[in-house]
Amino acid sequence: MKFTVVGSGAMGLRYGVLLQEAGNQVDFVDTWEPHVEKMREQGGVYVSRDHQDRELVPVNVYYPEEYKGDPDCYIFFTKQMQLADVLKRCHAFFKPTQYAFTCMNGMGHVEKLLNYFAPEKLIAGTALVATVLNGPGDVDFIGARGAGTMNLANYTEKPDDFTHKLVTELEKAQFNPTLTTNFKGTLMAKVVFNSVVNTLCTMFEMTMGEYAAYKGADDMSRQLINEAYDVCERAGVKMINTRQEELDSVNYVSKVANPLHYPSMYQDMHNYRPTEVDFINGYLVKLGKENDYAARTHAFLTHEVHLAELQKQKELKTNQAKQEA
Ligand SMILES: NC(=O)C1=CN([C@@H]2O[C@H](COP(=O)(O)OP(=O)(O)OC[C@H]3O[C@@H](n4cnc5c(N)ncnc54)[C@H](OP(=O)(O)O)[C@@H]3O)[C@@H](O)[C@H]2O)C=CC1
Ligand SMILES: CC(C)(CO)C(=O)C(=O)O
Repeated sequence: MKFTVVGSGAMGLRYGVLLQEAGNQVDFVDTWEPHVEKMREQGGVYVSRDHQDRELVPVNVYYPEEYKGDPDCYIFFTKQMQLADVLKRCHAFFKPTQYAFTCMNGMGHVEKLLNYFAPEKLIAGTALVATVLNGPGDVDFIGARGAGTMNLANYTEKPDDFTHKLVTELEKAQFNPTLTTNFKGTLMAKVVFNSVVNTLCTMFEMTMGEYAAYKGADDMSRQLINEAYDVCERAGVKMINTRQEELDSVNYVSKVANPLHYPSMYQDMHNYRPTEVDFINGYLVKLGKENDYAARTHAFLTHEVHLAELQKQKELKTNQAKQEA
């Protein structure tokens, strides 16, 4: 199969490199210049697994404006707030026959992708897979090969032949995919997961394992999960997990699968970048408002993360001033 990864950061590289190793033809498109230039200069991307066995993997990488490929399927892995601009820069090479697949966190991407792809060409999912971009051209796949899991669903909720072929390729690449026929319920399960783990680990600068080991963690997780599920129920979303299963998933992924991982929101905060909180906790707040429900804890956390972002900007300016002095 031919894939083109659009947004070739941490997760884009993980999906692209593993699909390439499983025998697919994969191209990479990215807009972050230092990253693209570094990969070109070194002849590929350095890939480590759990900080070890660093090796150079050759990749074909392009800026949107120079890309001429004709893949069967695009894999979108930008941050939520980057997607609209990236789509604008890429749309000249999209064709009506091509599929769009994504496992981005949060909600907001679906509507944007539907501006460029027909509903029957859109497949979205979630990835319980942790990855870190150490810097330009250098990525770290966290967790043993084949340890993560993922879910995916067609926007139409009607899997076609292409969807089954995609699932086969994801299986070969050891992503452990589960195909569902519940689009919103599948995506919202990960929004709920991230609204607990990403947000709290970011606020308290801790790994997932440190959070889950706290004796009050289950109470905190339950409060956020209950509020999120109340929102989803009012919005008519049929969740794929029960509340208890969602809590079990938070604990399993945090305690067993990725205890040493700082979630991607932490990585953004730590590197002075804006976070995806508006598309995670903030999305739950918005969905609640649309359905006459005040998701107060998620609203409070969204504000807290924005306050922390402001503080980080202040810290960045102070550091820059010190360096210049
Ligand atoms: N990482 C993970 O473990 C997981 C992430 N996801 C989701 O996947 C999607 C893509 O995220 P992810 O792959 O993590 O994104 P990345 O961390 O790879 O970041 C994407 C963008 O952030 C900027 N950036 C990244 N690293 C640096 C750096 N070291 N210095 C400066 N700028 C940097 C660049 O954009 P710019 O120059 O414009 O700032 C880059 O294009 C998101 O929706 C995320 O939530 C889902 C599951 C797991
Ligand atoms: C926590 C994790 C890795 C999911 O497993 C994730 O979604 C993230 O880091 O953003």
